[in-house]
Parts: sequence; C-alpha cells; structure tokens
Amino acid sequence: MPDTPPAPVILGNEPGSFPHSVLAERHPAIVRQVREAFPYGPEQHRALDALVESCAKGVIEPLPADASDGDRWAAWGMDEYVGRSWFDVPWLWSESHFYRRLLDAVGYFGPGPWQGIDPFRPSKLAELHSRETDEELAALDDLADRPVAERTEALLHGSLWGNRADLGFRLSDADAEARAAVPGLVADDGDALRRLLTDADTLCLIADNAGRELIPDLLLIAHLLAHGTIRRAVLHVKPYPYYVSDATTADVVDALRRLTDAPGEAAGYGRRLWSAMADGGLTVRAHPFSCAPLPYADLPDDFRAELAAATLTLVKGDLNYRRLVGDRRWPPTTAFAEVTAHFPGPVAALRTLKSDVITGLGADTEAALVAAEGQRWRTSGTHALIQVR
Ligand SMILES: O=P(O)(O)OC[C@@]1(O)O[C@H](CO)[C@@H](O)[C@@H]1O
Repeated sequence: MPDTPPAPVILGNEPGSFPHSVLAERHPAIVRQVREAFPYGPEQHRALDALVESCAKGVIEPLPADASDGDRWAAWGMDEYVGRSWFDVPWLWSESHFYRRLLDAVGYFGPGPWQGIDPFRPSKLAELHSRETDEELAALDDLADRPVAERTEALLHGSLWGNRADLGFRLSDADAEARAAVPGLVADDGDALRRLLTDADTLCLIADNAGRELIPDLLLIAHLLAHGTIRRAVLHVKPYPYYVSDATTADVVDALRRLTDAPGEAAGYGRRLWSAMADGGLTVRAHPFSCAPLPYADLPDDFRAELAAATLTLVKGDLNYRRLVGDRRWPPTTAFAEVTAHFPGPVAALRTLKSDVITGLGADTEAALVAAEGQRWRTSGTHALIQVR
C-alpha cells in the first residue's frame, strides 16, 4: 500500500465497543432465532448450547478432523487462532468463523437430514414477501416512463439504500429501519461511477444481503443489461448461509421468482434476468473466498484474475467494505484510493454505514458528523456512501 501505514486491526475485546457487542450480544441472539426457526432435534440443540458457551467463555476450537473445508480454514489462519478467545482474534475472523460453526451445529454440512437447510431461510423469505417489497416493486411502474438516465440513478440509489435491509443488523438494533436515512451521502463518487458504467463490458457485483437488498441489485443489473450499458454481469454470492441474510444462489432463485410472479413492470425485469441467466448475460458465482474471514487484499489468484478482467466491480454493503479497505481503525480521512490500491481493477463501494470502519471522508464531513452525532454515525445505518477507485 503506497503511503499509508496500516492502522491497527479491529479486535472484539473492548467492552462497550460495537465489535464486542456483536460477539457478546448479537451472536447469542442469532442462535436464539435459529433455534426458534426450525424443529431441530436434541443433537442440534446440544451443539448450539456448546457454541454459545464457547463464544462466551471458551476458546476457538479446531474444526472436526473430517471437515471437508479443514484445509481451506487452515490456509485462512485457523491454526494461529485455535485456543484463543473469540474476543482476542481479529473481529472479522471471529465473526466469519461463528457462521461456519453455527452451520456445523445445525447439521448444514451434513451428512444427514439437515444437510443444506439454510437456518436463516424463514426470515429471508418473510422479508422477500413483505409489504415493503411489494411497495418497492410497485414503484417500478412509476419509473417506467422516465428517461433512462433517471431510471439508472433511481435504481443505483435503490441498490445503495437496499443495504439498510440487513437482518443481522436488525437483530441487535431493532429500531434501525425506523430511523430516518440521511439522504446526503458522506462521500459521493457518483460521477466517477456513472463514467465507469458507460459502455462497459463486464460488471462484477459482489452481493451482500438477500431479499430487499438483492432485489434492487438485480433490478439494476437488468436495467444496465437492457440498455446496453454493460454487456454482461457476474453476480458473486455466498457459497453458504452467512451473516444471517447474505445472499446465496438459492436466494437469487427466490428473488427471481419473486420478480417474475409480481404484477406490473417487475415481472418484465424478472423475465429479462431469467433469460440473461440462460444466455450468459448474467452469471452467478459462489467462490469459497466469498465466505473467507479475510480482507480482499488476500484474494486468491483465480478470484483476483476474474475481478481484474471486469470493467468494474461493485462491492455492496458493510461487511464487504470492511473486507475491501481492511478491518482496521483507519483515520476517517485516509484516502480510499490508497487502502484499495491492492484491488485488481476498478472498484466501487455502495454501502450504508453499520460498523466503525470508514475511509475517504473529507475533514469537514468528518467534523460535521462528529459534531452532530458523536461517533454514532459510524454504526447507525442512517448514512451511506459511494466510493470509487
Ligand atoms: O454487510 P452488511 O449486511 O451491510 O452489514 C453487516 C453487519 O450488520 O454485520 C457486521 C457486524 O456484525 C457489520 O459489518 C454490519 O453491521
């Protein structure tokens, strides 16, 4: 990285901090929600008890000897962290590992009857079929007669603010969605983004949440394909359920069905995407690294080569932002271009702010935010940004 010395990596061991609250409060709440969502048997309940106990008082344990992804986790730092408290290792690592262990506890990785059953699916489906989603899809009818550039802008902002819909975030902050969003962006490289989206070949979109975030992401892709703004799109989703509402291939299928079954304009977007999947205009990928506990600076060669070949990579959401810039205590005015210099091609972050990490702010912007809200603006989910390099 050029001139910027790395800032300290964020750990979860400071009581009262946001990362500490995620490990100490959000994770047990997620386990409670998962227990209630399915009629699991005694074996799963025992495993979930053990996970809660381990997270609260114990240490990170080795994966089972027969785990099919044991080698992968070894390469991702497992051996270094085994035996240490969940709170004392990089927060990005311990959070990510929590979801791997949770899926193990409910039998997701099998073999057995619960293999492949997404423990978060009931809440994802509830959101996908909510009144709010109906309203967002109905809004497409009003947009139909507007000029293309206006539609692009509306769909881009739909995708950006769709990131507020995050089921994990809502678990630890029930009032989050009710709080009014602040429409002025804390950083706005929208012009640079629009330039990159002119006559582009391949757009990679690294997706974040399913449901009310994935729907606007898909609408944006359908619109850009339909108007020849991009030639093809590659949608990167998670290979397994992650951070409660992160999108998997099954969620893409649910979202496409939701669109094709909807009344009005939405169905046309759905049908176009369905055919784009068939003719290669839209490809879905689920690379193992998408669930890695590591920053994008550590991209493996095959993923790196794929992103290097894209005209633009759109990185959605808070967790992807942490992985893009590095989950570190950067001074907020640290240049976004410097901390993303490792990324193999043009990249844009579309994110609502839901964790402490932030870069690329003007000194005046930071000062105004702090004067108005203390440090709350970093995690409240009410502010958003578009940053491009
Ligand atoms: O990536 P997303 O869905 O926008 O947000 C994920 C999130 O809710 O989870 C993490 C904390 O657990 C933070 O990165 C953020 O608060």
